[in-house]
Amino acid sequence: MTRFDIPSPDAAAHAAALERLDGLVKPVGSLGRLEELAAWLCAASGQVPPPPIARPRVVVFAGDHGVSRLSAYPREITAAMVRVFLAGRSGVNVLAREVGAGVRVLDIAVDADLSDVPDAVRAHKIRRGSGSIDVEDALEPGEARLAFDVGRTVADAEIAEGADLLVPGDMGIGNTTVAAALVAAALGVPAEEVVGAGTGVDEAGRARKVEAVRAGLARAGSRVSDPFELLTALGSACAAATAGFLVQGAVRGVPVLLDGVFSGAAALVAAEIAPDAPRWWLAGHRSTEPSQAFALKALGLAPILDLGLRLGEGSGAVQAIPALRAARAVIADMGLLADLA
Ligand SMILES: O=C(O)c1ccc[n+]([C@@H]2O[C@H](COP(=O)([O-])O)[C@@H](O)[C@H]2O)c1
Ligand SMILES: Cc1cc2nc[nH]c2cc1C
Repeated sequence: MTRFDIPSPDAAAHAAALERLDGLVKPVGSLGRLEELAAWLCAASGQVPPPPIARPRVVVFAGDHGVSRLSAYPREITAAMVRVFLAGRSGVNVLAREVGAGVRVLDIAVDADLSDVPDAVRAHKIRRGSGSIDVEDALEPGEARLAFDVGRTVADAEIAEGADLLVPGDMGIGNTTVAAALVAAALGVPAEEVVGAGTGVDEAGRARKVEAVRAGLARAGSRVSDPFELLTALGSACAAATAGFLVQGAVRGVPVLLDGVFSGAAALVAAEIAPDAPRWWLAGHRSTEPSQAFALKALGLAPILDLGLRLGEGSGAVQAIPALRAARAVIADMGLLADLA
């Protein structure tokens, strides 16, 4: 398997940041998590203070999932939402505008031809939909790698255009079942513990999702120990593309702010592909989906916000951007105890 060369964040900048934070006009440690984030940003940028976050970018990976019948909503919503993203009217569009983040949507595997949308949106399409993971592989051989490389290419393109913070977004009816399956497989956690209500199924609906995840795990067997086989058997084109996006952010030393359950699951698989990549990732928010909590714990990431969100799209992560900016402002602009009269 390809080895990815992931840079180390700057340990000296991190140490200098901690020293500076302790010298600011406040009791030591009193700005809590903001101090940790400030030091993290210093380490990532190699500068104390770190530069402002000037061009955060959300990329929404849109695609259908074979298990969409287990959702509270019909799969046609995925294609319809692509048009909403393009019209700037989705939840993440609105929330991203509030923080000055740009949003790009890509049709990775939407089960519709979308010939009316701009070519650039469809330029990276892998396939229409994915297999229903309880009874068949999500992807054909080779597609997981292809989609992973698409995610890497997209991250590179965003960075070339000046992105200094990458946010993975997801749009795909049924994708919480896939996320749960990936997390269950990667961590060996029982399906019952990772499956949540997704877009809002009742307990009987959740039980059907648990059954689908169990069936998928049984079908995939030992293949799940290889991350690309895992993506092929139990993932989706969007999961693979998201994983590639996350890994390439790390390769390029550009911070990535994870969103909800789908990017959490993709991150878990991405960390198997590139074990040092999580150094460049932060968790934007805590989703209500249980599998995200398992994924973040395994990655050693603590969510910045906990607002009870379960929308996806990158909508939670973008709301953590002001907290990152606050962290930078603190270390950049607060006075020093040493200067007290
Ligand atoms: O990220 C989350 O926390 C989250 C939780 C529940 C649902 N979603 C979104 O809802 C869709 C998947 O939910 P479902 O019920 O269709 O599996 C998909 O488009 C996700 O972006 C997202
Ligand atoms: C309307 C709608 C918008 C979404 N955005 C992300 N997942 C979604 C699911 C639905 C149903």
